[in-house]
This record gives sequence, C-alpha cells and structure tokens, in this order.
Amino acid sequence: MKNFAEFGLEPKVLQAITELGFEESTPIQEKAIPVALSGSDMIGQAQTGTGKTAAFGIPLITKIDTSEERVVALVMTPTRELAIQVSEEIGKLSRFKGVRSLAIYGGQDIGRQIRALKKRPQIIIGTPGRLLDHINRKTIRLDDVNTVVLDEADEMLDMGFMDDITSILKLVPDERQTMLFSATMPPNIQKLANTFLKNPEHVSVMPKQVSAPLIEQNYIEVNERSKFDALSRLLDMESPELAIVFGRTKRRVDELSEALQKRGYTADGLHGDLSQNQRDAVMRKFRDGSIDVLVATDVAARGLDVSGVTHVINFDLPQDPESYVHRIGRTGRAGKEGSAWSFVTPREMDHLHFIERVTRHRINRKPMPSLAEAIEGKQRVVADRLIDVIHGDEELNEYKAITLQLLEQYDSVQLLSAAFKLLTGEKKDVQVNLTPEDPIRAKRRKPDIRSNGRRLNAPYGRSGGGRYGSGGGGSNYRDNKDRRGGYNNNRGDNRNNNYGSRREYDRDRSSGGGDRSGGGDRRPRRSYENRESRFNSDSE
Ligand SMILES: Nc1ncnc2c1ncn2[C@@H]1O[C@H](COP(=O)(O)OP(=O)(O)OP(=O)(O)O)[C@@H](O)[C@H]1O
Ligand SMILES: [Mg+2]
Repeated sequence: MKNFAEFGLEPKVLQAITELGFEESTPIQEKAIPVALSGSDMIGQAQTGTGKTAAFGIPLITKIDTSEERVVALVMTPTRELAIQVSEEIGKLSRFKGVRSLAIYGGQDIGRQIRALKKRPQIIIGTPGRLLDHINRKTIRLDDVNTVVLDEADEMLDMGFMDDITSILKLVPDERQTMLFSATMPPNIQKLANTFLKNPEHVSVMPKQVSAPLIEQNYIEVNERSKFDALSRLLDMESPELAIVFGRTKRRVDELSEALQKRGYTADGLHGDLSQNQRDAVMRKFRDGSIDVLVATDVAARGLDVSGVTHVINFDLPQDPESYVHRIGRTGRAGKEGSAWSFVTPREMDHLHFIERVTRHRINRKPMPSLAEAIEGKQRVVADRLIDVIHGDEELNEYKAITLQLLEQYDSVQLLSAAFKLLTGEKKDVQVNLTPEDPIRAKRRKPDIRSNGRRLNAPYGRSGGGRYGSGGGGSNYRDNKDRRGGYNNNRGDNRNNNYGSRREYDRDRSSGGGDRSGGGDRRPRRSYENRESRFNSDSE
C-alpha cells in the first residue's frame, strides 16, 4: 500500500488526509487515484468499506482551482444520507485547501439550498431529483463542470434515475471526466458506461468474493412468526455495539422498531416515508450512539459508513445478491471486523443458496439462539459494566454505607444476584405484533423488459489483483486502521424497498415543483432467470 505522499498530492490535501488518520492508501485508492488524476474516464469497483469515497474525492479536490467561482465538479448519489456523508468526507479532505462543496438533496428546504448556492461552491454532491430541480430553476448551472462522479451508479439505475442522470449529463460539457464507483457492477451498468463514459479505464480491486472479507456471515433458519424472538435473542446473545437490522418494507421497519422499543431496546427506524428531519434525527442518534439498533429498509444499504457497526441483521432476506452485499457491507469496514446474520424462512432457503452462489461466499448455518444464550449474553454485558465501574475512576464511596448495611442482613451472592436481575432488565413480555411478510422466492417471472440484450459485465469475481483483505494482503491496512482507533466516521445513504420486493421509488421530494413525489416504483422485479444466467456466465 502506498503512502499518500507518493501520489504527488499538494501539501494541503496531504495534511487533510493525515488529519483524517489515513496512513496508507487502500488498494482501490492506490489504483484509482493516479487514473483519476490523469483525467481518464473510469469505472471503479472495490469491496464495501474500502475507501472508494476518498478514491474519487482526493483527485476531485486536487483538480479544483480555488479561485474558481463556478460549479466545476458534480457528484451524484442515489440517496440523501449518502449525499450528506460524501459531502462531509469531501469537506474534511478539502478543508486546508479551502475548496467549497455543498450537498444538495431532496427533503431539505430549497430556499436554504439556494442561499447556500450563492456562496459559489465548486463541488456539488447531490441526489439526481433535487439536482434537476435546481437546474430547471437555473439555480445550478453545469456549463463549467469538468468532472462528474456517479457514486453507487448501479443503484441509481435500479432506482430508476437513468432519465434524470441523462438529463443532467446532457447539460454538462462533453469535455469532461466521468467516473462510476460501486462495490457491485451488475451487467446493466455497461449500458450506463457506454452512454456516458469515453474509453473508461476499469479499475477494480475485487478478490474472488465480492463481499468484504472481514465479515463473518451467518444465517438462522426460522419461521416467519419466530423471527422476532430470534432477533431479540440474537441481540441479547451478541450484544452488538451498534447494529443495523434490515426489514423489507417500511411497514416492517415501523413495526419492528416499535416492537424493539417496547421490549426495552434503544432502537429507531429509518425509511423513505419519514420526513427529512426525522431521517436526520435518527441518523444522528445512531451515529452518536444514543440508539444502538437502527432498523432500516434498503435506504441504509448503500454507502452508509458509521463506525462501530458490529452487526448487520437481515430480518428479511434481500431480493438481490447485490443488495445483500451492500447491506452486510455496513459492517466490517475500514479494516474492522463485523458479523452479518440473515433470517431465512424454510421457503427461502433456495434464495439463500442463490445469494451464496452469486457472492461466492458460504454463509454459515447457526442454530436459533437459545434463551440461555440470550440470558448469558445480557449478563455478560452487565458484568462487564460492573467491572468497568470498579476499574474506572468513578467514586464508589457514597454507595458503601448502604452496601455494608445490606451485607449485614444478606449474603453477598444473594445481593449481587438481585442487582444482576435488576440490571439485566427483566425481559419485558410485551405483546409484539408484526404483520407477516411473504417469503422472498427465487421464482421465475416474465423476463424483465429492461434486461433484454443485457450484456454480462463481469460483475463478480474477476479476481484481478484482489489482494486486499483476501488474507495476507489486507492486513497492513487493517493494522493501520486499528491503530487509528477512535476515529469517527460518519456516513449515510438512503433508498428503500417498497411493498413486496420492489424498490421504493424514493425520489427527492422538494418543497416546490420539479421533483416528482414518488409513489410506487415502476421497475419490474429482476427475473430470477436473468440473475441466474448472469451468475452462470460469470462463473466460468
Ligand atoms: N486510506 C485509508 N486509511 C484508513 N481509513 C480509510 C482510508 N480511506 C478511507 N478510509 C475510511 O474507511 C471508511 C470506509 O470508506 P468509504 O465509505 O469510502 O467506503 P466505500 O468503499 O465507499 O464503501 P461502500 O461500498 O459501502 O460505499 C471510511 O470511514 C473512511 O473514512
Ligand atoms: Mg461508498
């Protein structure tokens, strides 16, 4: 892995990188930064959590002339939280150089955005719908844009943003550099690349497995009606630092987060029907740890980078292998370990195997956590807390009198056991009602119209130079990150699953005209047939 100084970056950018605690480049950064600096168009692919944002962010900032008064670079993301997060990272990377960047996304007051635009940002990071709105209002002009980045390009396609992206890119001069980034590159991405990129260089750091290497992947076979018990036992047994629980629909997310709260967990839900203020509040609480379980639709599957997420739980299996890869990729980031758990109903076992085949990763079968394991997990947490208090510098003197007094009457084991009982919290047996979801089935459907003539573009498994994380090669980066310790990363993104398996058409909803306010997605479900054939021709 290279030292960032070897890229010939200017001192102010290097200083920002150092401040962020990045000591060496990650593999995708090592490969992509020189290509991006050379001005070529690029398709960049690397596993989740391996620093793709800085891989395009650093060259982007490097290229900016700070005396520039106009928008010269545009980054598009599929979701609002991701726009915010990417803009935060770009802001951090550019703070010594003094580049002006701004996030533009739906759900935020447009007047406020217009005022911020008057400060003449050079880089805009936005979601397509709201960007288009500003373009139509002439509050954003793209005549001087020379660099465009599509982060999670495949997802933007899946969400039906193709038309918006096309309209936006028509307004950007042809003489430009265009770059696509994602951890997954399904075949239809080629269409986008053919349309918008010129002789792109493929920069890929993909070992055999598409999913990030530091994630232990497990599944539990469980009936639909036992899923909630499985969840609460799993949370108790594992006591995650932070966990993201993915549910299939918005209703599911609402019901689940309410049920978890009733049972005494600090949980909250995130999906596209919440107001932007609510969404921001939930993300804030999750990032600062005031909730430790985030229940979300696929709105949180892409790009979200929250440090301390140790567990991802698929309460419902995702429809696509891509979605699985991105969801579980919310943990095991930047060299840290994580674990992923999927609940699979008996009828969904085929679908699980399909995911295993496409991602080329075995998912370990685990038994339903027992009540005893759950209780033990909770007790361990309390024991750790007690020991921390003993070893910490907290003053215990004021508790001594009452303790001694009680010890005269009761035995110490009895006393401490009672304290444990209180502290572990009686399992609140509140009635929990969840509306059952249909199982995801890998059933054949009419071929997806949009997949006609789809070309297969090595979405997975071209092993290439994938040393990173596949055992030895990644360890430097990992050690490096571990030393970095408490650095806080913040990221977010959004996009949803609607009812059933269809994606939520989670367009930006602006206060004024411009954006469509999105009802259901018109996108037909990807057919199993197509997905299989993709896998097959991929696996040779
Ligand atoms: N060179 C580096 N050294 C240490 N940490 C880094 C480095 N580059 C990036 N990071 C950190 O790694 C984390 C993941 O980065 P990032 O969000 O860019 O991943 P990604 O590849 O875009 O993942 P995803 O596919 O999920 O979007 C972030 O917290 C980021 O600050
Ligand atoms: Mg990313």
